[in-house]
Amino acid sequence: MPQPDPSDSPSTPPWRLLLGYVRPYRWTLVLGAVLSLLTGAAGLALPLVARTLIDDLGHDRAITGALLAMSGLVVANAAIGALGGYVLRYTAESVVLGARRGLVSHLLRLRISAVDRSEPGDLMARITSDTTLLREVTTDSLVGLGTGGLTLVATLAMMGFVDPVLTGVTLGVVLAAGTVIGVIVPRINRASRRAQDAVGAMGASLERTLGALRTIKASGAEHREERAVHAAAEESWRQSVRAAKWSALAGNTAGLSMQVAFITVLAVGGARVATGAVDIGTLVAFLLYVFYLMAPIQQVVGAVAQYQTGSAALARIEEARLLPAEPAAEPSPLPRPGAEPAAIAFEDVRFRYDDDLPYVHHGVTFAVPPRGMTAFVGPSGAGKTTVFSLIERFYDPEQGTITLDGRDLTDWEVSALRSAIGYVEQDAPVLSGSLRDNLLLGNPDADEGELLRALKTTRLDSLVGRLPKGLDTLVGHRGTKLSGGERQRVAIARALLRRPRLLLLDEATSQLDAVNEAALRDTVADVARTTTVLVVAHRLSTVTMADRIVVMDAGQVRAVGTHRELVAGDPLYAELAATQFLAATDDGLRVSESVDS
Ligand SMILES: Nc1ncnc2c1ncn2[C@@H]1O[C@H](COP(=O)(O)OP(=O)(O)OP(=O)(O)O)[C@@H](O)[C@H]1O
Repeated sequence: MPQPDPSDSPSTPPWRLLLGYVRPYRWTLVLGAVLSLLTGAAGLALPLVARTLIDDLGHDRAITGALLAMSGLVVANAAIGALGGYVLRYTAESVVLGARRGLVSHLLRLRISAVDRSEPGDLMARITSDTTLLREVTTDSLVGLGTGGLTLVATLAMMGFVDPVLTGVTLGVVLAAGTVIGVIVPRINRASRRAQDAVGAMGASLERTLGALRTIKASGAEHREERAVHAAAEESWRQSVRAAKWSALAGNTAGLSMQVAFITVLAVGGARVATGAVDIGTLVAFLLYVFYLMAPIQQVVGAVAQYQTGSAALARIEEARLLPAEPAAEPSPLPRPGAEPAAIAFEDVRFRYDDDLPYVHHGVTFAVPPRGMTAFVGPSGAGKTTVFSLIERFYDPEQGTITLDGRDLTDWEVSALRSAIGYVEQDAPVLSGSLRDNLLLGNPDADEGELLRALKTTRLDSLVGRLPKGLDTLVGHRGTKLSGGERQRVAIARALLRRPRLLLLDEATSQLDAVNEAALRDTVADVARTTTVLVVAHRLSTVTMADRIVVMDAGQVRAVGTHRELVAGDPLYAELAATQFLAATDDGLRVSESVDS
């Protein structure tokens, strides 16, 4: 389905954005508009037939023909009106769908730096609530303005043809009302924008609250969170009511102007009938036209008011569409089974998350050969997880180079780079859905054999055996039906199913029980035999079995070596070992707690 042109600048006027969304459906829109116009034309013919009928009555002629014509026009009007309404609604829904698809595709490709600066709840409101407003803006605004405007001009032309003097009187009243409405319209826009922003803020508050409901309950913070969400909902209500007030005022000004026009035409027209300038049939026909003028005028005013709401939503949708995103690319094939493990190297990498934030990496340099396990340790905030974020190209360094297999990461196509890597985040996210969905997330084509092997490697096979529906058991929102250790192993199994040439494992800081820890250690050791494994290590069992340990401190690599070398040769590592995760014993070393933080 065609999408609007994303090269539009933020200053693109809302009407151009709207036309961009409507362009793919222009022909159905034109069809709907033509059908609406035909309805209007059938209505417009009625006064003329009425005049003939009155003339026929006055001259004692049969009125059967005129009556039949009137009935035919009324039926045709209703049928065409219904069809036109359906076509327009169909078009409007298609515009909403097109906008949603375009926005979702864009948001799923957002650069992580853009995600860091956004509120997911607000982005969600832009996809759901703001796009819904495009429906009304397409039918009511675009078509209303087009058909209402044309019907208005045609009605005025017919009125001019019937009596130019009375037409001048009517126009005077309409223009006076138009001036008042022109003052009201910008206020509708401002209130609508604020109402939609408040809906976004409500989404953001809700997302924050529901995403951490356990913590909020445990902190007894329900009331405070409730107040925050209520405040956003009330702000949206206040602004929507304000927009409704101005819209009602605009609509009623238009309605009032028509009644004023009706009375004025009755008075002036009556005088003209009395002087013999026009006959009574002409005055009746003219009054019917004034009556018919009401609908298109209301339609045009409604369209303008609706456009103000729609343009506020369009501006919010456009803001989201202009957030920086990665280029859309076809997914790259995963490494074939037994593919060579990758080598990774950092050379003098400097990086900060934003221009106004301090540097996180101040010239990080290290090299990891293919195969084996490399552990990253260091105090909390040293920049260990950031190493992984840079390898995944969630961010790019400001200076220095990162190479995979000797090739600069910027020379890799992002999807090809990521398909070579398996990444297990520290909090090991598990998505709602079944266990199977979660495992196959990174490789939907994995066959049953691969799946069983990954389950065995991560010691998940016994869990699957215990679950009521095995792999098809639903794991709950964010995997709440699994334990922390199980979630972690699911995340590792998911990463392994991608057959990565490089596995990035950000170890959970939480303590695992001895059985789980041993299971994970064996798993990682197995994997490191055939794959390059980098681990942000928080456990003794991990660092002691690592082939090399990279010690990071304050955004720099201060030492590289094995556990024993570093305990002897690096004071910071020795201190970390002694105080944070290791304690010396007579026969070597034993676990006291997790590595850091
Ligand atoms: N998305 C982000 N935006 C801004 N700053 C960030 C972001 N992520 C991390 N930081 C900051 O960068 C610094 C390094 O973070 P990083 O997560 O790499 O540390 P770490 O060594 O992995 O710490 P830990 O062991 O506690 O996980 C921290 O000071 C952190 O506050």
